[in-house]
Amino acid sequence: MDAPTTTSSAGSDGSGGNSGDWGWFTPSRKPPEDQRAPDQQSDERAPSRPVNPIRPVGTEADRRTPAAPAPGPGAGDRRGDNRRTGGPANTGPANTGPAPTGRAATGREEHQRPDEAAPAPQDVRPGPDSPFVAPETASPDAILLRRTMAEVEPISDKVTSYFYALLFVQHPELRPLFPAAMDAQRDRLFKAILTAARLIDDPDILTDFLSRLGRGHRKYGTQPEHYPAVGECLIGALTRYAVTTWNDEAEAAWVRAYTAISQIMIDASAEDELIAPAWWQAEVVEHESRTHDIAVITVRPDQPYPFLAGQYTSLETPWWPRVWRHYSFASAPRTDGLLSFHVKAVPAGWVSSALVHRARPGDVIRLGPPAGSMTVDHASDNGLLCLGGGTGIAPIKALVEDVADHGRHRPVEVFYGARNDHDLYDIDTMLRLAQRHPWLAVRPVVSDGPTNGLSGRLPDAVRQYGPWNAFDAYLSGPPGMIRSGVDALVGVGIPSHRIRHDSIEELAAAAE
Ligand SMILES: NC(=O)C1=CN([C@@H]2O[C@H](COP(=O)(O)OP(=O)(O)OC[C@H]3O[C@@H](n4cnc5c(N)ncnc54)[C@H](O)[C@@H]3O)[C@@H](O)[C@H]2O)C=CC1
Repeated sequence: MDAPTTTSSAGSDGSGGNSGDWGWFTPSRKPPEDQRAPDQQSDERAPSRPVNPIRPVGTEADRRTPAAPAPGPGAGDRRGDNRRTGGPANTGPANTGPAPTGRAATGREEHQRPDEAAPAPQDVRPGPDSPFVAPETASPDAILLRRTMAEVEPISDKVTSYFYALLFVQHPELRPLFPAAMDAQRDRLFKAILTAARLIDDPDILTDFLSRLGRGHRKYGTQPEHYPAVGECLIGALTRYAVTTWNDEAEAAWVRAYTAISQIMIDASAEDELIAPAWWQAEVVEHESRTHDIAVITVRPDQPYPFLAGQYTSLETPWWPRVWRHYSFASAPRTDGLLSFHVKAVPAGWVSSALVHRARPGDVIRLGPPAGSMTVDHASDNGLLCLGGGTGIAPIKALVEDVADHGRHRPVEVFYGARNDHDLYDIDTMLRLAQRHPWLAVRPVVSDGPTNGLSGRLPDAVRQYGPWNAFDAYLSGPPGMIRSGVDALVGVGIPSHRIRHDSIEELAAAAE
C-alpha cells in the first residue's frame, strides 16, 4: 500500500541553449541579478548550479540503425522483470530517474537528419484521441513536444528500454543510483516525461511539480552533473524512435524544455539542501501485527520530521536498497516525534512484505520528505466526510486527530470500509476516537461478508446518509474505491474541488 499525490509542471521560459555563465542551462524564469529585489539576492538563497553541457549520444549512423545498444545491467526489457524472476518490484531511485524530459543542446550537426527523413512538423499530427493534441493556445514548443510524445507514447516500452540502455552503457557510473530491477522505474520516468511535456505551457503547475521532483530526487543521490547525461540519452532515444516527427525544430524544442526542466529541479534541490536533509533515518520502535498481513509500525526519526496530517512519505528498507515505496502517516504530528504507518503485505510486494514479516524494533529504515495535499483546510467551517478503505484508514485517522488537535470541532463523518469484519483491523481505535469526540461519527462498512454494521461498498453507504453539501470530502484506499467514491460524492452534490485524495495513478502503480 502506498500513497501519492498530484502535481504540476515546469515552466519553460522558451529560452535555453548556451547562455554565458549558465553553460547550456538557462535559468528558468530567473530574472537577471540586477533586476531582482534585494531580498532575493540574499546569500540565503541557494545559487543555481550550472552543469556541464550535454553531448549527443552515438553517431548519426547509430541513430539510423534499428538495433538497440547492448543493454546495461538492469536495463533489459519488461519480459525480464522481477515479478517473474523474484526480484523486488521496484520504484527507481529517482521516482522518475534523474530527470524527466529530455533535451540536448550541443553537437547539433550530429543530431541533424536530412529534411527528407523527417516531414515538417505540421505533417504529423496526433490522432483525435491522443492526450497530446495541443490546444489552440499552445506555444510552438508545446506543439513540437506533444507531437514527439504522441509518436513515441505507443512504443514507450521500447523508448524507455533504449533510453536506459544508453544511459547505463554511456554512463555506467550512474547505474548504482538505480534499483537492481528497473521495470517500475522505467514507467515512472516515462510518465514524468509525459507530465512535463503536457504541462510545458503551464509554468506554475510545472514548476511546482518539478520542484517537488527535484527535492524528492535528493534521497537518490542525484547530482546536478547527472542531468546532462540523462538529457543526452533522452534525446538519443527520441531521435531513434520519433522517426516521423523528429527534426531540428523538434530537437531544439526538447533541448529548451529539458534545460528549463533540469534547472528547476536542480534549483529546488539546492534550495531544499539549506533547510532539510536528503533523507531521514528512522528506527523501528514498535511493530504490532494486527492481522496475518497487516502491521502497524512506529518509527523514531533521527531528527525532527515536519509533516501535515493526511500526507505521505517514501520509505526504503535495509533489505531492498534503492527501492522506495509510499506510505501515509497514520497519525497527526505527535509531541514525541514518532511516526506510524499501516502496512499490508501485498503479493510480490517486497517492501511491504519485509515491513510486515521481517522488520523488528531496532531496524533502521530511511524516509524521504513528506508529500501530498490531502490535508485539512483549518480555515474552513465545512464538515469532513472521510472514506477510508482497508489500510486507507491510516491517513483518515491522522486527519481526525488533526481536527481534534486544532480544537475547532467540525463534524467529521468517517466511513471505514473493509472486505470483512476481520479486516477492520483499526476499528477499535476509530471507535475509541468517536467515543472521545462527540463531533466524530465512525461507520464500518463491510463489502464481502456478513457483518453487524453496514453492508456493501463505501460509495453506496455514503449515499444512504447526508446531506453532504456542507462537507469537504477525503478519500483514501484502493484506486477503484477512490474512482467510484469520487463519482458518488459528485453525484450527491459535493463539487470536485472539495474532494481530496492522493493521485490514483500513483496508487495504481503502488498496487502493482
Ligand atoms: N492515501 C491513500 O489513498 C492510501 C491508499 N492506500 C491504498 O489502499 C489500498 C488498501 O488495500 P486493502 O486494504 O487490500 O483494501 P481492500 O481491497 O481490502 O478494500 C478496502 C475497501 O475498499 C473497497 N473497495 C475496493 N475496491 C473498490 C471499488 N472498486 N469500488 C468501491 N469500493 C471498493 C472494499 O469493498 C473495501 O471496503 C491499497 O491499494 C493501498 O495502496 C493505503 C493507504 C493510504
